[in-house]
Amino acid sequence: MKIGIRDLTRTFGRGSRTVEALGPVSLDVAPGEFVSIVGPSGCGKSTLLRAVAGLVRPSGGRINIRVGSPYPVAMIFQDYGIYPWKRVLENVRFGLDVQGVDRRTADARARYWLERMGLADFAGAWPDNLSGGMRQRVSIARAMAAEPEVLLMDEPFAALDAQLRSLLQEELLEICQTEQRTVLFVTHSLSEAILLADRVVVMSARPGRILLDRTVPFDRPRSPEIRLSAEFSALENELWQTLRVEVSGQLRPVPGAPADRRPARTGHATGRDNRGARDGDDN
Ligand SMILES: Nc1ncnc2c1ncn2[C@@H]1O[C@H](COP(=O)(O)OP(=O)(O)OP(=O)(O)O)[C@@H](O)[C@H]1O
Repeated sequence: MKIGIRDLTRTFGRGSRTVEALGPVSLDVAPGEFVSIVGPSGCGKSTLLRAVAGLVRPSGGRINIRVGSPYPVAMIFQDYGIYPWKRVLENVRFGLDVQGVDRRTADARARYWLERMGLADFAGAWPDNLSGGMRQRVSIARAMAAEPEVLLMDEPFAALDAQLRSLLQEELLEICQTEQRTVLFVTHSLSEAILLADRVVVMSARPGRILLDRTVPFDRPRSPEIRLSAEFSALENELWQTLRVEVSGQLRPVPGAPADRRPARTGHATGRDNRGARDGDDN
């Protein structure tokens, strides 16, 4: 196992302000495996990822990461996490500078990843002059340049429009199929989760626990076209049936509201229209 999580819990605050944010969660991730995590808002997905990154201390349980390098983990955030006061190349090189990689090697690796992300011409640009999609590609380049054993991605495409999001999903799919990193990927989009992952985990409402853990039945390398297959829709619907119960629980009916204006609890979840609606909610 690359990552072994056992009975992980995290509580924030004290006394009457205590928030049970997460768990108990147990999850094993094999070397090179890509696991997507979906769950309702506030169920503790970010807390789980941050605990694996060592940014949040668990209240209970254990996390074991089997690594062989001194800088094994990189994290990519929704808000890009790049430094506006550093040019693009310096941003991508940042992790390597921290690792003490010599300048020539660091430059070469950073330029390789900029090239790979289609940003070769922007090495000297300031982040403020880039679009959201380009900034997110800078943050992916920075994480990949550090050659982490474990890559943690927290809703990396949530701030992007639907078309750009699709393109970056496809780029990430290609990268992960050639680079074989162990990845934990948090998203609100079921189609994104399935497209990219070997397994999709569905979490309950807070405190988040694992309700469902499904293997994605598509061989690698896989193409984005799998999104159009019946098997893909079937898995997406299965995951949605579990997730919708958790999400519905967060919607409180407004007292006095006409019944026919309350959110529908049942529905026919078939085909692309449903998926479109759900993904639209994500953005
Ligand atoms: N530092 C903190 N202090 C207090 N409460 C926190 C802290 N971090 C997270 N929480 C609470 O823990 C719960 C889980 O938060 P978390 O951000 O992990 O959820 P999430 O599933 O990632 O949410 P979203 O999908 O909306 O991003 C939330 O109720 C949140 O308010």
